[in-house]
Amino acid sequence: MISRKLLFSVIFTIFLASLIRTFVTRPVLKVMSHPYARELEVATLAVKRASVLTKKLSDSIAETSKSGTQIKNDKSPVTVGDYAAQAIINHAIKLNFPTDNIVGEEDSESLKEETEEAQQLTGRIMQIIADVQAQTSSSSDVLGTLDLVNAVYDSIDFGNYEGGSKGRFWALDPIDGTKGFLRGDQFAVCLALVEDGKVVLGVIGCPNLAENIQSNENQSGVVGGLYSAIKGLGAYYTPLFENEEFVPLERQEKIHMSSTTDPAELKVVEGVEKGHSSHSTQSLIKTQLGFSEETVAGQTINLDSQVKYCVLAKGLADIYLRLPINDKYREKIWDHAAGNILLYESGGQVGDVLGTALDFGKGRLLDSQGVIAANKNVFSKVIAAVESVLLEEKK
Ligand SMILES: Nc1ncnc2c1ncn2[C@@H]1O[C@H](COP(=O)(O)OS(=O)(=O)O)[C@@H](OP(=O)(O)O)[C@H]1O
Ligand SMILES: [Mg+2]
Ligand SMILES: [Mg+2]
Ligand SMILES: [Mg+2]
Repeated sequence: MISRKLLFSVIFTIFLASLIRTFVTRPVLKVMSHPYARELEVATLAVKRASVLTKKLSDSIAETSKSGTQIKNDKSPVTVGDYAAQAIINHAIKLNFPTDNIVGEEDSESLKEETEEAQQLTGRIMQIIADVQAQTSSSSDVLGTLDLVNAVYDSIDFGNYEGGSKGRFWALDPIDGTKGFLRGDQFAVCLALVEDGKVVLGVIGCPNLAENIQSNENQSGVVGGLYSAIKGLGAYYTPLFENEEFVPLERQEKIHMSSTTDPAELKVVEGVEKGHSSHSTQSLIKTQLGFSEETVAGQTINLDSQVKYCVLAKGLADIYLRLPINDKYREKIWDHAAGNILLYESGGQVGDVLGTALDFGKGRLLDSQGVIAANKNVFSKVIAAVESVLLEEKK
């Protein structure tokens, strides 16, 4: 028979082990009751920390563009902000969900080169990470901290997952709209969780986005918005910089897409960069939808990055047009994953130029062309207009 003393020591050891597991190896989080509650809290705090970091760089953008920017092989820009934000967010994901994979936009290869430029950029990245960690120290229990150069490189490179249709992974765009960021305009920190090819959670930090947007000229209210969505639970907005803490969904504003169908009332969001979408095709589609020549400019809002999805989800515009400029380009999943769930959960619909839902389980790229999003009442009308304009253009 087992002695009482032995039984007691076994029970005590199990109790002690579970205490250590709860409070030492895992970051401390509040217990919440909805699906993906823990993922939402980690993702939100990580996006907030990255937003504080990128906002600071954006507020002194002349300096960031001069000394903190590289041009990648595909000729697109990447800044110290993109690298630092990816390092911070990936680190938080790996700390809290060690077996999860990440599809992230950036990698550390060019930072590791033995050039003076690479060393200078790495030095700046370490400095801005240290600064933001000090500035948002109350989140460090959950997000951890990064202090060593190699740990930063490794963390950036956790984003090298190839994606796919099985299992769960995160899709991260540390700065979406880097060109907008470098102009001092709109950009977004975008993080999504994908399960078996479907987005189940999205968090978007919009450091420069005003609360109310009527047109390109008329934008007002609190600057800095945090937009979140969880499958089946809806889409939410809360100010991004009001406090450092995580605000539970029940204390955030539930947001909804519009239901407008009248062409005189409809508003379209589209990009700024002429190299990212075909503004001329978009213009023909607006005419096809019944927009008048006199009012079309006032009904079009040009915004960089996934803030476009946020503006739609909040009901401030009705249609997002992103028509491809050539047949070859394939959109990256991190450019649309978080925005996609935000749109569906606010009551909208998203598809490619054919109206087919986007498939996030095909790898790092979408296997489709263009993106069209709209409120459910006009979506099929918009797709019909796209089809007829593209058919006409091919003639
Ligand atoms: N040719 C082409 N077609 C479509 N998209 C492209 C193209 N080239 C680049 N990119 C991606 O565009 C991302 C930024 O999108 P935006 O919505 O900000 O562009 S826009 O200026 O508002 O039109 C941008 O994301 P970031 O690199 O994160 O800024 C790119 O991934
Ligand atoms: Mg992007
Ligand atoms: Mg990016
Ligand atoms: Mg980029």
